[in-house]
Amino acid sequence: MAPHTEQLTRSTAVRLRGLTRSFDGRTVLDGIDLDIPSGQFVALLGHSGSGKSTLLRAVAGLDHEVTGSGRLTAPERVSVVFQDSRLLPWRRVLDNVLLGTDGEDKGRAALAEVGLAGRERAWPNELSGGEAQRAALARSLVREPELLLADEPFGALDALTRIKMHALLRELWERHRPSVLLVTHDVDEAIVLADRILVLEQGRIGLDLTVDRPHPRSYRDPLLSEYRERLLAALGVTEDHK
Ligand SMILES: Nc1ncnc2c1ncn2[C@@H]1O[C@H](COP(=O)(O)OP(=O)(O)OP(=O)(O)O)[C@@H](O)[C@H]1O
Repeated sequence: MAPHTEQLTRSTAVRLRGLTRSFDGRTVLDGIDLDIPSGQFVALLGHSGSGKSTLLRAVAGLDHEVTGSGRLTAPERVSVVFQDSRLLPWRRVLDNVLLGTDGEDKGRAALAEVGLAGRERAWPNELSGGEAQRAALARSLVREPELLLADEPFGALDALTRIKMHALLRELWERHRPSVLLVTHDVDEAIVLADRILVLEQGRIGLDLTVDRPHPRSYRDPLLSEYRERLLAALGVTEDHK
């Protein structure tokens, strides 16, 4: 089904009304209503199979073949980052970043912003996993997206690299202020990065939580543990399973 796309006022980046998606007769998204204001950093949590990627793909307009209904509006300029960098192995890093765009200077600047200055002529297989994700972020940035959709972008990285990438993503957001919808399994990642956290549960938004703490946030901030507990409770994780 082709998403219904129309231009929104500047104050709302994404609007979903009654968004429904089903696979083989099974309803995965069950009439979701959601507004994401322009420039808001939103994380989407939920159990495996709860429909997070289905929701993200719908917003990205990448689900033309699925069964569904509802109204969906999203900005014109949307970039998507996935768990794997999806760099084309036969193109050098700068060419990957520029793919489908022009303006070499912008590409170089984007690579410098993500800490990859000097790696423009490297091949993707010469990059570490973290560097490849940096390049993927540069590729998304160069398009100056109004909305950045990220599906577990750090899920395959080791813990230390992930922490560095969190800082980088937040820094890039501060500078460019796109709206962000970040799909993650990681409650702490959501709490440290996002200003609003949604929990997807049985096809609906089960919890919509505003995280009202300044940035940069420390993983050890005791005030964040209150948010963690509410999120874990919404996810059905009891103390015994933490
Ligand atoms: N193209 C498809 N065809 C059939 N079933 C699908 C398709 N895409 C998703 N599903 C099903 O929809 C459900 C939700 O999948 P989705 O990938 O959105 O979940 P998720 O919350 O992102 O999971 P995970 O955290 O494990 O990535 C799953 O049961 C999945 O098998």
